[in-house]
Amino acid sequence: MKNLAKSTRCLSTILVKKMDAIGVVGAGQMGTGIALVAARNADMKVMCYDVDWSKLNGSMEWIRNKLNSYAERGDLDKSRVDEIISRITACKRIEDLGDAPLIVEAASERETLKLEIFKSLDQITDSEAILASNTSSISITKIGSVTSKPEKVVGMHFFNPVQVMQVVELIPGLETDESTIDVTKSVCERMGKVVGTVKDSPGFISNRVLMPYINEAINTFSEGVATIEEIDMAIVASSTKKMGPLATADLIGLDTCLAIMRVLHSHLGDDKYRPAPLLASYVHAGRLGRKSGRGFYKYDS
Ligand SMILES: NC(=O)c1ccc[n+]([C@@H]2O[C@H](COP(=O)([O-])OP(=O)(O)OC[C@H]3O[C@@H](n4cnc5c(N)ncnc54)[C@H](O)[C@@H]3O)[C@@H](O)[C@H]2O)c1
Repeated sequence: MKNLAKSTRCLSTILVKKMDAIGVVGAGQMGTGIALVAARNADMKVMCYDVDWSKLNGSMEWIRNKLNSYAERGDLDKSRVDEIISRITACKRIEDLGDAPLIVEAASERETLKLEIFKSLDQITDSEAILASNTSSISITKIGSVTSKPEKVVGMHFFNPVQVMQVVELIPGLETDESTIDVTKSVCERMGKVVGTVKDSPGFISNRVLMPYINEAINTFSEGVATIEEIDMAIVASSTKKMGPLATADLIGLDTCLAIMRVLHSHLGDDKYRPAPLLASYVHAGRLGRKSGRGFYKYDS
C-alpha cells in the first residue's frame, strides 16, 4: 500500500513537471488574472482564448499594463516584462489550446455555456489533459459528465482579483481522480496560491456564504432601509472588511452574482436563496458593475 502511494506521488511529480503550459478559456477579469499568475508566478506558457476578440485584446493590454506597473514600483525586474508577455498567446480558435496539458475555463457563469465549452475541450484534448473550471457555483460532477474523461475534470476556483487573492478552492467532482487533484494543487501552489479542497456543492464554501450576504444587502437597499453608501459604510465600519457588500457585488459582476444566486436557489431549494428582484433588474438593464461602468456605483472607463 505504501509503495502504491509512493509510486502515485512519483507519477504526480512527473506530471507536474510536464505542466509547462496552460490554456485559458474566457479572457474576462478572471481568465486574464489566471493568465497573468500562470505566466508570471508559475513560468508557464499561456494560450488564451475568448469568443470575443476585443476582450482578448483588452486582456493582453491589461496584462502588459499590470506588469509595467509592477516593474515601475520595483516589484518586478523590468527585463522580465517582455519575457513574461512573450509566453502569453492570444488564440483565435479554441482548438489552439488543444496541446495544453491543463486548460482552465473561465467563461461566463452559465451552465449551458460551460457544458458546451467542456464538450469542445473534450474533443480537442487527449485523454491525459486536465480540464478545470473556475465556476463559482456550478456542479463539477455535471461539467465532468459531458466529457469522456470526468476523472480529469476539476473545479479550480480562483478568487477575485486573481493576482491579489491567495486562496484557490479546489473542487473534485464525483469521478475526479487523485492524480488530477494532486497535479492541479501543485500548479496552484506554483502560482503562489494556498489551496483548500472543497466538496462539490452549489457555491462551494465561498459563494454559499458570500452571495446570500450580498443578496441581503441588495434587498436591504431595495426596501429603502438605507442608501447604497450607508449600507457599505455600515458593514466596513462594523467589521474587518475593506469593502462593503454592494461595492463587492460591483467588483464580482452583477451578472455573475445573479447566476450564482440562481444556482443556489434552484439546487438547494430554499427560498432564503431567492435572488433579489433588484439584482435581476440591474442585470436586465445592463448594469453589471465595474465591467460595464455602472452597477450600484458608477465607474470611469
Ligand atoms: N468575478 C468574480 O469575482 C469571480 C470570482 C471567481 C470565479 N468567477 C467565475 O469565473 C468565470 C468568469 O467570470 P468573470 O468575472 O471573469 O466574467 P467576465 O464577464 O469578466 O468574463 C467572461 C468572459 O467569458 C467570455 N466568453 C463567453 N462565452 C465564451 C465562449 N463560448 N468561449 C470563450 N469565452 C467566452 C466572455 O467574452 C468574457 O470575456 C465565471 O464562471 C465566474 O463565476 C468569477
